[in-house]
Amino acid sequence: MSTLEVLLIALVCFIIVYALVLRRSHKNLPPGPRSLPIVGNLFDFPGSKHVYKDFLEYREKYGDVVRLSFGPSRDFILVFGHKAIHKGLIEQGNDFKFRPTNLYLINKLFHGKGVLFGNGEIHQKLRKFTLDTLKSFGLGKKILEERIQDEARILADELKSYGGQPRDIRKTLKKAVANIISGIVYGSRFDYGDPDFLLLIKNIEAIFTTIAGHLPENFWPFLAFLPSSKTRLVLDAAGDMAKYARRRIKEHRETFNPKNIRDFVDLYLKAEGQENEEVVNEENMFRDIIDLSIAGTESTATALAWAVLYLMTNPDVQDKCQKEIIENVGSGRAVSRSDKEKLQYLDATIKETLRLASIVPLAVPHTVLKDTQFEGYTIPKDSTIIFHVNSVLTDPNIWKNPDKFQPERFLTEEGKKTKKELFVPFSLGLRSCPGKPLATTELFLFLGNLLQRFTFKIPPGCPTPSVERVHTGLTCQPHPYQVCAVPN
Ligand code: HEM
Repeated sequence: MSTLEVLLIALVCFIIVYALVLRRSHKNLPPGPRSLPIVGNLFDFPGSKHVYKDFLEYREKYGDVVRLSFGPSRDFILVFGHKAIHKGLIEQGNDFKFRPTNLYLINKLFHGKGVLFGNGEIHQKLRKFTLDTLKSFGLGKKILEERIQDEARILADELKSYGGQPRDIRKTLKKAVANIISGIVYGSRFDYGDPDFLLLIKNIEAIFTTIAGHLPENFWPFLAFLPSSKTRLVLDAAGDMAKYARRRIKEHRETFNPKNIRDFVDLYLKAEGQENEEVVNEENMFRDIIDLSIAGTESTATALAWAVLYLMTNPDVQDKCQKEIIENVGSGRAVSRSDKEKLQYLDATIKETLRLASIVPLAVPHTVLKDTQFEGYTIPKDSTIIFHVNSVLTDPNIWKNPDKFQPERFLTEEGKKTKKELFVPFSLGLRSCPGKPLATTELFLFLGNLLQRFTFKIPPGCPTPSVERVHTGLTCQPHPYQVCAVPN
């Protein structure tokens, strides 16, 4: 026998033994496509721009709970539909409330800490501390409303300077949203041309539109070193963001005055030494700032970009929103939060945008810390679990004509709000989005104030822009589009 033959036989034996010895002993795993020894379902993972859609095909074949694997011991579970998602995140919320710490790329970025990827008691306390701090410096306060109204004015002036000419305004919208988070966290806004600001936005975009639980690099670290991997780009972006955050924290320490609390960082500094040291410390403050900047900018800015696209492609909806604003607010003062009860159609338009665009189509990965019984199956300990939020938002059994943009679906004949429990763009349960009140307030005030001053139109002579969703990283983005913001 030649050496090559011996090697080949040894390799085949190794694969068989490896597959048999290390094969999961679990019975009753959720169904899914057949997996190969060692590589698991690596080649079944969609590499397309519609990963969330490709996952839906597995639902059709295998049901509401599907298992794929990335080799032995790396189970990847998809959960679809309102019933199963509600069961996992609410009824069994305590089992599924954890984030995985065994995903290579995500771990390199978040280190299993902070509000986004932390776990356990410290995470619970940190999340509560973050929510309380956000409340004291923003949510529900006049100061936040005024900040958003001011930013909406600056944004409107910027749009006006485009003279109604066709422009891709998505970056401009992002700057306005990024300034709100910056105001809450650091107490100051940036000029739209500030190089530090442009770099910050570029870095946030690089991270948010790349990372995802389903990236093969998370399971096969060697893939991160291939030239085609975006790992280097993301890690460099995170490094830049870290440097910037550390600099701002240092500046705050040097100018800190406990009698003049300016922002989120100051509140943290004030709590140091007074609150539980495990929760309030420099490292957690740093991670919190990074998490809020990443999670709070790209998602809301993307929602705003979708809203403009849907309004320009549905002029009748835009017209109804504007009539409602003129009748109830007029043009002499800014739209404020207290107008929300009267501006029901605008509110429904925002909800419909969040539903149809499905900004974050797959929740941030969850995990279970022990083998867990769920919907008749065993979910193995340490699985990566993806709750497919989009499967609820576009379910034809819940929403008639789910692919149509119809704000009316959120209004009954009496104009009352409906379908509350089935509307899940911010996910559900103990890890649901803590930024929901901030995001919805921003969307309402930015859109209300922009529609008061502008009509968004398709540039003359141009075809109707595509409303196809491009799934990149954590978000569904629209294709780049040009719009004319024509002053009213
Ligand atoms: C339209 C805007 C937004 C959408 C659609 C959105 C959606 C989501 C979704 C689907 C999750 C995953 C929940 C899960 O894993 O079950 C999430 C988590 C999170 N979001 Fe948002 N979000 C938005 C805005 C914001 C804002 C403005 C902030 C910050 C101020 C924020 C901060 C976070 C954080 C910190 C988490 C992780 C929470 C945890 O793990 O405990 N988000 N978001």
